[in-house]
Amino acid sequence: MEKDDYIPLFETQEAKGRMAYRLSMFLCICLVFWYIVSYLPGEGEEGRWAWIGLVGAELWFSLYWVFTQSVRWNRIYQRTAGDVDIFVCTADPTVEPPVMVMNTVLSLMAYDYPPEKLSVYLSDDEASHFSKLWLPFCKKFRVEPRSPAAYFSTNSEPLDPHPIRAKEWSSVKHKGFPEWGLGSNDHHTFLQILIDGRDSNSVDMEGSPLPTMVYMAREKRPQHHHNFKDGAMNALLRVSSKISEGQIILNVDCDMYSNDSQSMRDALCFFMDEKKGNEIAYVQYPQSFNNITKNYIYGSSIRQIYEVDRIFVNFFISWFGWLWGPLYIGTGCFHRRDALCGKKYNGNNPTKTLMEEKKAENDRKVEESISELEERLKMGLKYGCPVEDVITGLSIQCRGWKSVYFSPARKGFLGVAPTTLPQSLVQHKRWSEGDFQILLSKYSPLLFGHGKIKAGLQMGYYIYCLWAPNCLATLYYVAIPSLYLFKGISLFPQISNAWSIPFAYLIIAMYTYSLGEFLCFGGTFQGWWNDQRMWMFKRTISYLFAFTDTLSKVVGVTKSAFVITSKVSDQDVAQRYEQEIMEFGSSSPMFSIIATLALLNLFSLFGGIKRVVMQMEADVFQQLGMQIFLCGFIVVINQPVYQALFLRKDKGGMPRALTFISVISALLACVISLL
Ligand SMILES: O=c1ccn([C@@H]2O[C@H](COP(=O)(O)OP(=O)(O)O[C@H]3O[C@H](CO)[C@@H](O)[C@H](O)[C@H]3O)[C@@H](O)[C@H]2O)c(=O)[nH]1
Ligand SMILES: [Mn+2]
Repeated sequence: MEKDDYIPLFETQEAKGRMAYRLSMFLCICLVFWYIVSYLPGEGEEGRWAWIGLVGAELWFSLYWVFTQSVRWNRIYQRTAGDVDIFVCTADPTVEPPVMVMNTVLSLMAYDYPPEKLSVYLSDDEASHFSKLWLPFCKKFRVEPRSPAAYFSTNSEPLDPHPIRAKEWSSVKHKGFPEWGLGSNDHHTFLQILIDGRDSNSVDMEGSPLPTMVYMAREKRPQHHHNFKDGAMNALLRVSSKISEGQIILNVDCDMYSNDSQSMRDALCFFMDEKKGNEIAYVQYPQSFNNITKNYIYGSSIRQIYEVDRIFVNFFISWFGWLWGPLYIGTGCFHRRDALCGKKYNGNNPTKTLMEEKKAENDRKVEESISELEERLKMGLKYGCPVEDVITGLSIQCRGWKSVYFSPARKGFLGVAPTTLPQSLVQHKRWSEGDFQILLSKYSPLLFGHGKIKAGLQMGYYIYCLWAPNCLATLYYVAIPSLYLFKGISLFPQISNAWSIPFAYLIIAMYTYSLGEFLCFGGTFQGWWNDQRMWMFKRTISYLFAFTDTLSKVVGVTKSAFVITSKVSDQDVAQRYEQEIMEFGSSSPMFSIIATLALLNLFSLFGGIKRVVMQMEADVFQQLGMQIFLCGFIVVINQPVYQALFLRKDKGGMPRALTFISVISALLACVISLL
């Protein structure tokens, strides 16, 4: 299109004040020449040849100086000129405490990036007030990490006993964190520019400009579906397009504070790369957390490569990097606005292809129906899927864009990982449910992605899309061989039979490999073991709930919801989390299934061992040996469940009613299996 549509991502600025210097230099060179030529000793005079040599040298230097000026003549400073919009979504002030949101916002406002080019969009206010204190503080003392809570928790004392610093430190520590106002669920759009970066009065205590900061609460009506985070993001896209229209958008969850003030510049390098930059739609940072214990009990924590809880996502997106196609995982992601808003990748010749695109669009307009048009114009994030991030990333990739996974040594963002078992299971339920919905929708990677993305990438998406259906096979393996053990019927080869070798090999090799990998990346044995337990819980509980909920949604019984992960916990719950003791202290239907499965295996193991001991036939162990091992493994891994059921006295133990129900159900299952 026309030149006016071109918005540069970097700007070129000429260095000023060099002309006078050049002129004076030039003048002096001329004078020197004038002198040496006019005073050149005459024929026969002493030093004539030396003088001539001098002229030669001068000539050379002058020439050389001119050469040096060829590169210096047009000396420019190039610096990033891309306006960047930052979107922070917060939804629930009880599980997402305002002070945490404020932390996140302030850490983002303090990016080492021209403040006039930075706009932060958020859904709650008051933070701007505190920022007037916090920002100059950060800049003055180069505080890292630039989030007040993280800073004050890691630095109980100022780093050096500088008197001014110490004074400001305590002043900021005690003045901050004002109270926060709460909203209702039935209101008009509320939009306020808290800090207008274009206004010359928007400066901090020291007169440095502040980034623009916009607060938005989109319109909400009880009778209208507000589409969760996707709805909020799309509202922010629309609002920001009228205010700052940054060509790059950084999206973070409200708990994901910036841990590195340089991330902005790092990320922009990818978009600005001369050869590859054009085709990159987003740069995804790994999801990292600041509250991980040594042997994190609710997922895994292999530092560097794996990231807690989203172990699979992060591990695989780093591999997806090979395919230029890491997934968008909702937070810590820098987007190209165009790509996020539904634009197709046009190849490396934007002008020409844009014309073609325009023509194609005109043709299309003639053909397509109103509903098709509406569908196409529904830009931004995809609605109606609990993993709006993954489906949006997929559709961006299917429009021809590439993406980058960037995991620098210093973590770019740190957030809050779930600190209780139900939280973790519910989060995984949401993810596996969303991914399964993608599989059943028209965005199914195989069909939708056909011919648009690489086969490897399509397959990669299936890793997540098939999480939910995974529950069936897992449940089968956790329950059936054990019940048959109870019954005394063999399902696997005899121990001495050669056929048992491949079974044994698969299991031993798989676990050895995964343990080796875990330890190599700095994990602990206990951490790995906890991770195995969580995989079993997720596969049998989260995926099961996701699977059944998705199917009931397909037949129209339920609607999927977005259950927000809590970022706070009671003091004693938090303490148990620190001590790595699993939390079962609420009556969740999830727990009754966990407990029933654990007890069922316990009873089966007793039953099996009894058979071996009582019947005294060597044959029984031969027959049932593998089932005994499998059942024994399940029992050992469920050890915290038995403790919670029968031994624990603290509030994190299993509620009595749940214990009762689970014992009855497990006994029933065993009895029924005998029939
Ligand atoms: O109606 C809603 C619900 C959630 N959120 C925000 O969405 C973010 C993510 O919610 P959280 O409960 O923390 O979910 P997680 O499971 O931790 O989030 C991961 O998974 C989500 C998809 O399931 C992605 O949206 C997230 O970006 C990704 O970090 C938070 O900032 C929420 O405030 C909203 O703005 N509106
Ligand atoms: Mn979260």
